[in-house]
Amino acid sequence: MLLLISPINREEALESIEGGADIVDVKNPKEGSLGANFPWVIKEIRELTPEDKLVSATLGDVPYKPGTVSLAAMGAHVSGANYIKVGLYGTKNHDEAVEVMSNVSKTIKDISPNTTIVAAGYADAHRVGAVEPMEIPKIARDANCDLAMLDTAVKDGHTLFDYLDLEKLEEFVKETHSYGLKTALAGSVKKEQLKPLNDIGCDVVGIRGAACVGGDRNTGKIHHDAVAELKELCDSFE
Ligand SMILES: O=C[C@H](O)COP(=O)(O)O
Repeated sequence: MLLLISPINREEALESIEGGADIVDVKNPKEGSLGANFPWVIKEIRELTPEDKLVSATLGDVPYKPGTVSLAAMGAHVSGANYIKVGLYGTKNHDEAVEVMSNVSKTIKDISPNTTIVAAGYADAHRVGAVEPMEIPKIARDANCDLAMLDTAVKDGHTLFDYLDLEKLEEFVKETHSYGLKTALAGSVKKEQLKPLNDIGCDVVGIRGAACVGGDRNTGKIHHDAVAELKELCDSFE
């Protein structure tokens, strides 16, 4: 299982890399769970990250505006992102979400077929009126994405597991794999929760809070020791 760590700036990106993160996921928590950072921050982090490591960028908790989101995807691409995550926040159902994601895929795949496109839903979608989490695998398939992901929309201490039990998460992973796609799971995931996620076949685990000093994604800063501990755990399952 690969370890995706979400830094907000250059300093945290360096800590993530030193700790051994597999994917450096540029984010801006001030703008929400999957808040977008600025193009120059993504570019700077792409430039300081070793070439063989993927740099991801989140486009935000996006509205149901396929054109706006497609243009944001292009912004992430020209800034150097190899992995583009879209938080399906304003889309209320499968069809709206597919409309957004298929336009993002078309925008990027036409010019950069190897860029990874991630359809990200929310385990607590019911709290914000977003598309149901168990719809995400079909949305990813129908919109020509590479990964189906879940995170949490509201970062108030609840974790992914507060909304979906392991059985449901396994169903999510199996369905996604049956379409030939990969999965990423996140949502205030703690180190003790890595093994169960690995054991159900999750391909990528996304973490910010547990990689920060004090475990707080907003007030803490990513530290390489915390990242290294998470990375060591992920590697120990192989
Ligand atoms: O993409 C993953 C997120 O950054 C997860 O953040 P979190 O661990 O603070 O919920």
